[in-house]
Amino acid sequence: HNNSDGDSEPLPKGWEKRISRSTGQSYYLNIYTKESQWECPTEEASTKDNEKIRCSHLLVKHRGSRRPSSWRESEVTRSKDDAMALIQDYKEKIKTGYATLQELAEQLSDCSSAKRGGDLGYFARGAMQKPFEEAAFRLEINEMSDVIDTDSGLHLILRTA
Ligand SMILES: O=C(N[C@H](Cc1nc2ccccc2[nH]1)C(=O)O)c1cc2ccccc2s1
Repeated sequence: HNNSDGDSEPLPKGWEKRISRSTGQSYYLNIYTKESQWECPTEEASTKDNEKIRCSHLLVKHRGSRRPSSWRESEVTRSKDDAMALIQDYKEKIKTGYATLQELAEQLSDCSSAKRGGDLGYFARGAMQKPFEEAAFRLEINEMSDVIDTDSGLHLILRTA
C-alpha cells in the first residue's frame, strides 16, 4: 500500500526506508535478507535467506581461469591484465549505451550462458562463487556491478530481477 504521504504509518517489522543513490526515489530494505524493493511493504520482512534474484553477466576468462576454455575458444591464453582491459572496454560500451550487456554477452562472454544473453536465471545465496554472489545480492534491479573477479575470470553482472 503506498499511502499518500508515505510516512504516516510505521513500516512493518524488519523494513527500513532508504533513498536510491541513482534515482533519488525512496525504496525499502529488508534488514534481514538485505533485499530491496520499490513498493512500500505491507507484511513483516521475511527472514528466509533463500531469497532469489536473477542476473545476466558477461565473463572474460584468462589463462589463470579455473576452466580456461569456452564456446568461443578451446584454449583461453590471454593474460589477466588483457582480460581486464577488455572487460573495462565492454563496461564503457554498456555505460555509454553503445551496447547492452546482453548484446555483448551473446557475442563475447566466455560463459555458456552467452547463448541466453548472459542470463543465469534465478538463484539464491549459495549457488554461485562467493565474490559473484556478494556483488550480485548487493545490486538493485537493473543495476550493473563493477568488474568482479572470480576463479572463473572477470565478470560484469546486471541484476534483472
Ligand atoms: O558456471 C557456468 N559457466 C562457467 C563460467 C562461469 N563461472 C561463473 C561464476 C559465477 C557466475 C557465473 C559463472 N559462469 C563456464 O562456462 O565455464 C554457468 C553457466 C550457466 C548457464 C546458464 C545458467 C547458469 C549457469 S552457471
